[in-house]
Amino acid sequence: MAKANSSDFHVLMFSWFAIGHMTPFLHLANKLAEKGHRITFVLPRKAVSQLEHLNLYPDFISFHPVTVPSVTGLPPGAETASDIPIFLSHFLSIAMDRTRDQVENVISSVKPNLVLYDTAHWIPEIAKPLGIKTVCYNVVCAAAIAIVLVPARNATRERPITAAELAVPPPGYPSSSVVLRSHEGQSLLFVTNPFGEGLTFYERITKAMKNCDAISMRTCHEIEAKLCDYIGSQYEKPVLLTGPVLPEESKSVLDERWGRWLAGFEPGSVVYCAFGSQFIFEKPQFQELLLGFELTGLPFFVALKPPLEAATIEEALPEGFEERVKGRGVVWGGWVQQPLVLAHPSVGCFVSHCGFGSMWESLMSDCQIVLFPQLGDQILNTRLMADELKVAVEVKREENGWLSKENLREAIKSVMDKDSEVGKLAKENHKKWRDTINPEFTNDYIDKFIQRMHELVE
Ligand SMILES: C[C@@H]1O[C@@H](OC[C@H]2O[C@@H](Oc3cc4c(O)cc(O)cc4[o+]c3-c3ccc(O)c(O)c3)[C@H](O)[C@@H](O)[C@@H]2O)[C@H](O)[C@H](O)[C@H]1O
Ligand SMILES: O=c1ccn([C@@H]2O[C@H](COP(=O)(O)OP(=O)(O)O[C@H]3OC[C@@H](O)[C@H](O)[C@H]3O)[C@@H](O)[C@H]2O)c(=O)[nH]1
Repeated sequence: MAKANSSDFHVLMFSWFAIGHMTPFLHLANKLAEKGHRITFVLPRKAVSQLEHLNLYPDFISFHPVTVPSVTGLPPGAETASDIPIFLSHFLSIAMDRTRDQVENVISSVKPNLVLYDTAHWIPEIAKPLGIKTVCYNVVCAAAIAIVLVPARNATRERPITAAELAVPPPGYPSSSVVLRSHEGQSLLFVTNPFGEGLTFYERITKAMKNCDAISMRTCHEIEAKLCDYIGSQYEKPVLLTGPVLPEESKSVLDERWGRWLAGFEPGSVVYCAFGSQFIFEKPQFQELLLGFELTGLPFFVALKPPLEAATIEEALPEGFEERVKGRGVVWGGWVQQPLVLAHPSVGCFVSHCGFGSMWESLMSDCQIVLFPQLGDQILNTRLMADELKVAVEVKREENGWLSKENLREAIKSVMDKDSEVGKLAKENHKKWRDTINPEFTNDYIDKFIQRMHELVE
């Protein structure tokens, strides 16, 4: 490939079919486009309309839709992880792999300088023969990769990883605080389960990282330096960090309906709760969570998918709940503009699953942060936020891992009560990090990333 400057540098992006992955890829695309790069963003057809509003440079970023084939095990019409319960992700990865011919056609015709991908481990097999460089861009924390998705784990289908093995970090793992607690190994057992035809999740991600020219991550040295170095040494690859890649202030405005409702409360008084684009509660836990909000006595805005056993939010509400919280609590079963909700002056607390996107959004917000992680990587994100940075509190679990309304109330009160020492400390630490991760800081990361991306293709 010839040497390219920004104006003729073309990047093709192809991420895992999940909003929590496509969104950060698109944030990065915007940053590259802002500095003159052209981007072809390959994504499921239905996702085009879901993400279009986040494309800030349509003259530079072209969406190229692929048709997601129907696959036995996937509900008809499912195209992204938001359309399915999490345990069907394996079938979605089969569908993604079956778009390979379509992706190969786009790469051959566009002939980008570089391809950025994550879960589609076969991208280098297409790009290499064409002389195109590849970067495996990971939008989960470095800790989540370092703790299990590294060659040192040497996990195979024939020898599935055990909870006892997961309770101990791999040889050379460089952190003693960002680790799993004894019972939490369970949440990573899935890595040696099938994830696509003929390979496990571990095999897929380690293959994706072994075959690329460089590994990239949406994180920064200030938070995860040692973990990033560890990954680089495990894979013997250069590691390019993009930093947090946060979008500029949105030009869109919050839905009038929510803006008006939130405006009816004191500044910093409302508790907002969301658990990302994938997670679905079981009904008893969903109800317990709502009862926890009721117990706080604070105004709250909950945006969650209806629980597993219910078609609508209304049918899943606890008995008499609607009447009791009338005027101070809203439970909404649809999508909300999360970054705009977090930026609303009335919102003072964010209760979250700590998906990596929500983690960065919460760190950049003014809100107090309460975390109740659900999946493996979210547990490690929570460790970073609550134990390393000390900007958040984690809700205590019952012995069986469940949420209790009392523990949720305690966690929220501990950060929302004006005279709480825990709350004061979290606020102070949070401010320090928010000030550190300023526009200059994020821009420096992008400039450095661009420089190294250009060096890679020279
Ligand atoms: C079959 C089900 O699989 C699981 O769902 C897959 C989800 O994977 C997410 O991506 C990662 C998750 C984790 C994790 O939970 C714990 C870890 O220690 C590491 C990771 O890594 C990744 C990851 C890493 C690198 C990369 O390039 C990636 O593309 C992903 C993904 O965000 C999410 O969308 C998937 O649904 C599931 O947890 C479940 O229990 C299984 O049933
Ligand atoms: O109602 C909503 C919910 C979510 N969102 C947005 O959707 C995105 C969700 O991404 P998150 O990373 O927080 O969470 P998801 O659960 O969707 O992510 C997925 O990929 C990233 C991993 O860290 C998570 O473990 C995985 O579940 C955020 O940018 C959030 O602002 C909304 O805008 N509105």
